[in-house]
Amino acid sequence: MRASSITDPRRADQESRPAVPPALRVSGFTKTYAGGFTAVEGLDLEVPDGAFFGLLGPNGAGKTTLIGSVCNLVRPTAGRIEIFGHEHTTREARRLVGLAEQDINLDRFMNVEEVLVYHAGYFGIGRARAQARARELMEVFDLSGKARVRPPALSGGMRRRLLFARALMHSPRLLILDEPTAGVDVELRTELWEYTRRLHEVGTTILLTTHYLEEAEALCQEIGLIREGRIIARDSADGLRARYGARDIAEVYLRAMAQKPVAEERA
Ligand SMILES: Nc1ncnc2c1ncn2[C@@H]1O[C@H](COP(=O)(O)OP(=O)(O)OP(=O)(O)O)[C@@H](O)[C@H]1O
Repeated sequence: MRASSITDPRRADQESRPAVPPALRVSGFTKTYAGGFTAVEGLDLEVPDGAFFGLLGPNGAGKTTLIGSVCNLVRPTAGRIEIFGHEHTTREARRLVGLAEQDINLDRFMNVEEVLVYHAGYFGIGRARAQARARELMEVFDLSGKARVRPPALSGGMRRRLLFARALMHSPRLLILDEPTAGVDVELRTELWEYTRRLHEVGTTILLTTHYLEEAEALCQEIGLIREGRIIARDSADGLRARYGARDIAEVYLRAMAQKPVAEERA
């Protein structure tokens, strides 16, 4: 994977705005799904501009619900979500955030290049620019040879790479990766992480969820632990290890998740 398509997404915006708001500010976020199940309740979270933030929690903790709301795919029941100071439903906010979703949801009737170019249309990127960007990203993600191939005829790893490329078509300042390496072989996983690291180095804020704890520890400057729809701790990996008296982040995780349910602790 090459780094040539990486540009600093902050440059243009920052020149005109001296005080940079956080990449993500979530306050009092609650989501109760139809049927009455409350997946997330009163969640507050701030991710600074330029951070590499990991969100760790067990299945069903509410990570995808939160991310879905940040990306305007899930409607919050209550609370406020801002992306670089813009209310999350606005056009400005949506232009600033890119999402590589956990589920591989690719249009089976479009080929690789069409998937990328079509996606760019959501952000008002003209066809010629979109095609150039698509070529660049196909090169980076080793998909150039598959430009005319449709998703069902790609390997699982290629589909993952395509999801990643699609999320980057509009050069978002906040890139959200929801378990981007689930089911990916070690080689591709390492490449994706290297590329993510380089994006971060040039100023992209990264919000990552993963069940690979050691990767979160190696990559993320800060880690938030989410359980039952609430952030129960956030700190650097070192800070969390110290707080939980743990040798590594896996031990932190096990200790944090084994504590009494949040509702009981509050009582
Ligand atoms: N559309 C829905 N309707 C009802 N309940 C839902 C819906 N989507 C998610 N939930 C519930 O909300 C809770 C949180 O789910 P969510 O997908 O946000 O968890 P997660 O932390 O992303 O889990 P995982 O690690 O398994 O991806 C779960 O109990 C789930 O069953």
